[in-house]
Amino acid sequence: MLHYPETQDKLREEIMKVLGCSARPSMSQKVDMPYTCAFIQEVYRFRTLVPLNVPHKTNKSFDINGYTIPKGTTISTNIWAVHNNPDVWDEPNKFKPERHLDDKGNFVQSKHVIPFSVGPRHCLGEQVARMEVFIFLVSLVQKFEFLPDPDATDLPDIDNGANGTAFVPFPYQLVAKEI
Ligand code: HEM
Repeated sequence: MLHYPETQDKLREEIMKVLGCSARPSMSQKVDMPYTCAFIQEVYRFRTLVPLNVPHKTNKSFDINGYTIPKGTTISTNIWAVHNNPDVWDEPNKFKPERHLDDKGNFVQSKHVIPFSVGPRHCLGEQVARMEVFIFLVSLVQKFEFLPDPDATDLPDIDNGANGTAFVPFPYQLVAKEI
C-alpha cells in the first residue's frame, strides 16, 4: 500500500461505500466489494507467501514431461513461478489489482493464483486464512491511512525479505494515521 498508494485510496473508497466508517465487516459483504477481492488476490499473487511450497516426497516412481521421478524424491513445486508466469500475467512484477476485474468491474477468481497450493495436501487453514485476511485488511483500511515513515529515506523493501519456507518482509516502520 505504501508503494502503490492509489490502490490504497481505491480500496478505502470501496470500503467506505459499502461499510461506511463504523460498520463491522463480514464475509457476506465480499460480493459487493470486487476491488477489495481483486486487491487481495493480487497480494496473494504479487508476494507469494510460500514461494517453493512445502516439500513433498514421492511414494512411487512416476513419469512427467519426459522425466522419470524415482520413488523417494523430494519435490518442491514453484508457486512463485505460477504467480509470475509471463504467458499468463501481463507485467507480472507490477502490483495491479485491476487485472482481476472484468470489463464490468466484476471480480474474476483466477485458477492461476494458488497461494495455498492445490491437491489433497493443500493448506488446511485456507478458508480461515482467507477470512482473516479479508476481515483484517478491511478493518484496518477502514480505520487507518497507511503512510511512509517520514524519517526514512526509502520506502520499505518489497523485493527482498527473509526467505525461509515463508517469504516475509524485513522489519520496517510506517505511519498508521487514524481516519
Ligand atoms: C495466507 C495464509 C496462508 C498461506 C498462504 C498458506 C499456505 C500454505 C501452503 C502453500 C501449504 C503447503 C500445501 C502443500 O503441501 O501442498 C500449507 C499447508 C498447511 N497450512 Fe497453510 N497457509 C496459510 C495459513 C494457514 C493457517 C491460518 C492455517 C491454520 C489455521 C494453516 C494450516 C496449514 C496446515 C495444517 C498445512 C499442512 C496441510 C497438510 O500437509 O496436509 N495455514 N499452507
